[in-house]
Amino acid sequence: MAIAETYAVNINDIEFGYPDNPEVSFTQLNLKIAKGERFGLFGPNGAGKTTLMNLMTGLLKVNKGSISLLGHDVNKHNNTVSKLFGFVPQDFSFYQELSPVENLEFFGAWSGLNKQQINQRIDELLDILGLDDVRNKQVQKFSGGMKRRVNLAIGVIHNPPVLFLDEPTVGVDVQTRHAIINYLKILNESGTTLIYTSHQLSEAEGLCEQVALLDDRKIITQGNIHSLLKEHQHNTLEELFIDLTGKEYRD
Ligand SMILES: Nc1ncnc2c1ncn2[C@@H]1O[C@H](COP(=O)(O)OP(=O)(O)OP(=O)(O)O)[C@@H](O)[C@H]1O
Repeated sequence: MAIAETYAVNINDIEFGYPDNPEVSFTQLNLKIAKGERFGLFGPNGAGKTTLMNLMTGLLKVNKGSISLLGHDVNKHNNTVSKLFGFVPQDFSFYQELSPVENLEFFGAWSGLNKQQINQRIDELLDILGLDDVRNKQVQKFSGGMKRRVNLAIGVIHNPPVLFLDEPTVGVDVQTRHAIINYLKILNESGTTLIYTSHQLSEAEGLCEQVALLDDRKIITQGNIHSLLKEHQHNTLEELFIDLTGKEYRD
């Protein structure tokens, strides 16, 4: 009998360096993220959060070691793996000249959904994310908050079991922040594993159960957020972050 995979992500002893920037490298990095978790990856600018996320989704390839997503090696099973995750990147990943509907039709088809599934998901997502009234308007005319919501809708169009989010609320107002975080919690309650980075540590405290702090391409601590705060005798994630990463600029 097959054993059900426990980990959404399992990073084993990886090494990675950008060919044109060899002093920036990951060595012997290990990390396990259990299925169903709300996981936050935090660290100063340049710590390596985006790089690690790009490695976890197979956009970048490790030099040594392995990364598996729900038991599948991200560098070996691309077709299977691409259906297992959604990615909401820091930069907007849609066509500005198209409407939300046209963007979602394009990305829905790209993820292998049929026309009926796409139409159903478009109606659901535009309603949940408050974009129904502007469904046929060009995205380039949208506010920053509306564009962030379109970016999120694209990342979840195919109902992925694992969702990566790289600073999904950067530059948005309080209303959009609440809408996005609440939607992420609903997704998680229905079983989606969330893997999220942000510099908004108070927002992160309300969302994440498990966290890892990254500094200088190394994981300096990881665990349950409440246990870490207790262990280090801090009240907030920001206090813990400053305590463990210091106050000096990194860039
Ligand atoms: N394509 C690239 N080529 C070479 N070096 C890169 C590349 N992308 C990032 N780096 C370097 O890798 C390091 C980690 O960058 P990364 O963007 O992963 O950090 P981050 O923790 O996400 O930072 P931020 O919080 O500013 O988004 C930085 O020193 C950066 O300059």
